[in-house]
Amino acid sequence: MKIVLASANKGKIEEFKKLLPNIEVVAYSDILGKFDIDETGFTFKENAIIKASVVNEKLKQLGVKDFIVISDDSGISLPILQNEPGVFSARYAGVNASDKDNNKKLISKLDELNLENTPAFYTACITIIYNDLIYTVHGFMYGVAINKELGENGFGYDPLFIPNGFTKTLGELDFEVKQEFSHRSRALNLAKKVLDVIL
Ligand SMILES: O=P(O)(O)OP(=O)(O)OP(=O)(O)OC[C@H]1O[C@@H](n2cnc3c(O)ncnc32)[C@H](O)[C@@H]1O
Ligand SMILES: [Mg+2]
Repeated sequence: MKIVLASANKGKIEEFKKLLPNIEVVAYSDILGKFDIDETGFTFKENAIIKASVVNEKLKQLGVKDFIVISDDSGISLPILQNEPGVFSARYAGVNASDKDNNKKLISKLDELNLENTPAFYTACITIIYNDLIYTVHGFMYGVAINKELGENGFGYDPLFIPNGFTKTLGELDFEVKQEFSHRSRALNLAKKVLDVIL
């Protein structure tokens, strides 16, 4: 049984592989080739279900057997910005924005408000599809977003985010620290319980 990850985000794929060391995890593009999935949902859950459903259907069309599809839709939300960027985190600075572009935009928003830091939280919704049945779980991570990038570790908004209880950003902290409490680890811990029951 393998897990097919309905993600094209290298940072996420790397994290899922580290978080599921005893299971074969492959990115959908390894089996289906590269293609974009339109995330037309307005919630993390809607988008996670869209991503997992598209990959599940294409795997079935290809006649692939014995697989579980897992997707992750995630993002950072700042209450002071009415929870922006939220589900638009990946394209905050535009459709083909890089992590750097997105971080630069978020920093400019804090600068406009003359804020060096402000509360922020990450959401991860993980959807599991197995034998066409859909299961979704959520995980959250709370902290503050700052108006500068610190550190090179992780991906995405990590260099701007200081988790509650820490003084360093996720860009400065090791993944081993992040995996203890990240939105993705928490959601995946719930997803593993679902897998324990359905497999
Ligand atoms: O949809 P897939 O193919 O999974 O890849 P994506 O990068 O588009 O993923 P999302 O649509 O879920 O958007 C997630 C955004 O939130 C950011 N993000 C999510 N989890 C993160 C984490 O653990 N650390 C830093 N940034 C994160 C990430 O950089 C993206 O900009
Ligand atoms: Mg995406």
